[in-house]
Amino acid sequence: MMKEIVVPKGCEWRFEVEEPGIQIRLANGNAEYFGTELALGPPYKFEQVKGAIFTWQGCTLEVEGEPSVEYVAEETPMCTYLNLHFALENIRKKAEDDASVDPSISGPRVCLIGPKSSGKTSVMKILESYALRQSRHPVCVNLDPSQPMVALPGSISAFHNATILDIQEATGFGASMSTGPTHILAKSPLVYNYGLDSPYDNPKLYKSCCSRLALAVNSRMTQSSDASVSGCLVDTCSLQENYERYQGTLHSIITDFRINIVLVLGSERLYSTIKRNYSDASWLSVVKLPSSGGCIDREPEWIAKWQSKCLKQYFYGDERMPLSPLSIIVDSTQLVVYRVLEASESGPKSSVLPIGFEEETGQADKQGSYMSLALSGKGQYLERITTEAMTILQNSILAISSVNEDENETAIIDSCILGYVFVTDVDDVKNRMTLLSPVPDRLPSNALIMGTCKWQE
Ligand SMILES: Nc1ncnc2c1ncn2[C@@H]1O[C@H](COP(=O)(O)OP(=O)(O)OP(=O)(O)O)[C@@H](O)[C@H]1O
Repeated sequence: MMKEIVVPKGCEWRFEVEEPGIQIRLANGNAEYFGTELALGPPYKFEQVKGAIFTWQGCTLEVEGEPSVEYVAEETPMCTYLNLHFALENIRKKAEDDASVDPSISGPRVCLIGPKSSGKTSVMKILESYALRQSRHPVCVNLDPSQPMVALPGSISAFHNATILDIQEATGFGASMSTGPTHILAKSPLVYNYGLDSPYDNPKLYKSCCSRLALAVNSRMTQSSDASVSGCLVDTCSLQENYERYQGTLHSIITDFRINIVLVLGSERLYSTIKRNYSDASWLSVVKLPSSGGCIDREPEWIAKWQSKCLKQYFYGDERMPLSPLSIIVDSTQLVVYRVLEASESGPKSSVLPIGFEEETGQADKQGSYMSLALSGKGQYLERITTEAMTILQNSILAISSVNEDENETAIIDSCILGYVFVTDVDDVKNRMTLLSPVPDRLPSNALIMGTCKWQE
C-alpha cells in the first residue's frame, strides 16, 4: 500500500526498516538522505536501515511498504551541520588560494569522534555529500572495523570519491568496483585488514593498520591537488566510557592523518577532555557538535543482520546489479592462511626469541615476528593455520593479501587487501577447499587472512 507523507520545510522524516524494506519516491519538492539529494520521480529502495529524509524547502514523499518506526521530526541539527560545511569550504578556498605559494598547505583534515551511535558516520556522509555538491572531493576514511565502508567487516578503508554516495547500497557509501555496470560510478577503496571487531581486541595491530592507511592517504593527498585542497574526513570507532584506553590510539590517528580539526559529537565531557588534552596544540581545532535526535542505538543482532547484508551484497550484488560469484576448488596445501590474533593470544614473548630480537620496535621487531612465526607458527599478530587445522575456516571470510605467500608477517600486515573469498567447504581428507569468489580464475595471491568474520549464506 502506498502512502503520502508531507514533510514541512526544515523537518525530516525518520524511519526504521528491516527486510523486505520500503520504496520511497520524491513526488515533489526537494529532499536529501544524509546530504545526498534525491531525484524527483525514481523510487529508492531502503532495507535494513535506520535513516531520515530531510528537506530544506518542504517535500512530499510516496512510501510503499511498512517501516517499523516512522515519524516527522521538527528539530534537527542540519543548520549547524550546514554551517560547519561552509566553514570547511572556507578553509578549502583558502588552501586553494595559498597552494600556489606553498603546495604543502592542505584543506581541512577532519576526524569525527564521539560515543556509540552519536552520529559520526551520518555527519561524515552529510559533510562528504555537501562537499561533493560543491565539486570538492574529500578523501573518506573509515576506521571502524565493525561497520565498514565499501568493504567487509574487519577492515579499515579509504577512498577518494568523485561521484555521489550510493544511498541504496548497504553501507550507504557505494559498492566497490565489479565486473558489471553500475548505476553510480563504483568506488575504488584502499582496504587494510585488521580482522577483529574492536580496536580494543588488539590495539597495537589496530594502530599499525591505521598508520599504514594514513601513509597511503597522506601520499594520495600530496599527489592530488584536488584531494589536498578538499582534505579528508576520518570516521572513528565509538569511544567507550573509558576514553583513557583509546587515548593513545586516538592520538596516533590524529598525528598519522595530520588531523587539524576534531569534531566531537554528542558528549560534553569528551569534548572538554579532548579540548584540555590538546590545549597547547595550536594546529588543532576541537569543535563540539550536537548529535541528531534521530541517532539510534543498534542492537548487536541488528548489526549482525546488517553485516550479513553487506556480505551478501559483496558476493551477490543487489537488485540493481546482480552478481554471480563462482565456486572454486583449491588445493589447501598450496595456501598459506593466517589467523589474526587478539592481543591476549599473541605469540612468543621476546624472552623466548633469540638474543637481539625484541618484541616491539624497529627492525629487530620485524625479524622477531618473522622468526617467531617461522618457529612456532604464531607471530606477534598472526598465527599460521596448518593444513590439518583448516576445518576451522569453514564459513569464514578470508581477506586476500596483495603480497605473496612467502612474505613475512610484517609484509602481510602492511599490505592492502585485494578482495575476499568465502569458505563454503573444507575437505581435510582430500586437502581441498571450496571458496566462493567474486572473480573467476585463480586467486591473485595464495596468502589469505582469516579474521573473526563468519557468514551463513
Ligand atoms: N537524523 C537521523 N534520523 C534517523 N536516524 C538517524 C539519524 N541520524 C543517524 N541516524 C541513524 O542512527 C544510527 C547511528 O548513527 P551513526 O551510525 O551515524 O552513529 P555512529 O556514531 O557512527 O555509530 P557507531 O558508534 O556505531 O559507529 C544509524 O543507524 C543512523 O543511520
